Amino acid sequence: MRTLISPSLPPFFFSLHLPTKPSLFSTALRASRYPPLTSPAAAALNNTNSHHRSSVSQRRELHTAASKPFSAPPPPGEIHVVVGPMFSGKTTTLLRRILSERESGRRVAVIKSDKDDRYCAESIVTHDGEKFPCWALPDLSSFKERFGLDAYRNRLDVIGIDEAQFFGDLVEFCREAADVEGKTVIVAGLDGDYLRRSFGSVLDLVPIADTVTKLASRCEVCGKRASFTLRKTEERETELIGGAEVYMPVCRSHYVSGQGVLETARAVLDASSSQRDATQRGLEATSSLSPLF
Ligand SMILES: Nc1ncnc2c1ncn2[C@@H]1O[C@H](COP(=O)(O)OP(=O)(O)O)[C@@H](O)[C@H]1O
Ligand SMILES: Cc1cn([C@H]2C[C@H](O)[C@@H](COP(=O)(O)O)O2)c(=O)[nH]c1=O
Ligand SMILES: [Zn+2]
Repeated sequence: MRTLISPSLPPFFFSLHLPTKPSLFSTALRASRYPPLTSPAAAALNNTNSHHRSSVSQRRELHTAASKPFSAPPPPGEIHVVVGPMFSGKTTTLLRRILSERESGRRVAVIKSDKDDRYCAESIVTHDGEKFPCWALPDLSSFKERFGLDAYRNRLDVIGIDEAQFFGDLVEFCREAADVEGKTVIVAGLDGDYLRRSFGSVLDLVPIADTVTKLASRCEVCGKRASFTLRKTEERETELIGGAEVYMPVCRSHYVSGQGVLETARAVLDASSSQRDATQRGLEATSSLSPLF
């Protein structure tokens, strides 16, 4: 097996041990070590020999292309993702990490979705009642402007995002904040909905995240580790704001048995409501016909 990375070089300047054909990346890297060929001597060289001319201009292009990513590296941002079922401590974990960042002197801001109006519009609130002031927004793209572009660029180090499953522009915002703007982003959200389907774009963050933590709660039925959220009511829409009156954390076996019972109950309710609707339609039709009899 061929080793592709030489351990003696610093991590960013690994050399590729090329088989026969150099890759564009390695050629670009080597070319980037040449000085830019803008001197009169270089121009003269360009005019004298067509072979040189093509390799020189090629080298210049590669120099430009290769030097860009290395000459001004972006400031080091980070993305940390915290997922788990409801009541697993996601907001508590986000709050702890934000407070610890603030204690170490970093400037922080927290955003939550304005869809979640359960407790208080201006704070994130844990199920145990702990609070922290936040921006309640419909989307993440509006944050920079609301916060102030200058303040965002120069006076903000860490961004916390709660209820991340409700933000459609989550991935785009986090990628830019960490890759380009050097922010540390701490994201808390549900990985799965009540049917254990991927929720929003939280899981799309995994490939661009530095760390991913999946928390667990306690099963409300048996007390074992709970990794899933069961919806106790008849509603079927994916997004349904609520707390312990609508949802409960459950272990795998109580998810499977509970979900089976709930689906049957939902189907019975659907059938009886369509029966009710049919009866109602029948009654309406009869009453509209009654003047004829
Ligand atoms: N079934 C439950 N109903 C209400 N509160 C619960 C329940 N299970 C756990 N909790 C509490 O919720 C806390 C976690 O709250 P929070 O951090 O807001 O969770 P998450 O953001 O994951 O929903 C736990 O420490 C626990 O005290
Ligand atoms: C499972 C599930 C949850 N929701 C909603 C319910 C709550 O308003 C939030 C989750 O809050 P938490 O901080 O994780 O306790 O999401 C939903 O809309 N759809 C679902 O399937
Ligand atoms: Zn259980």
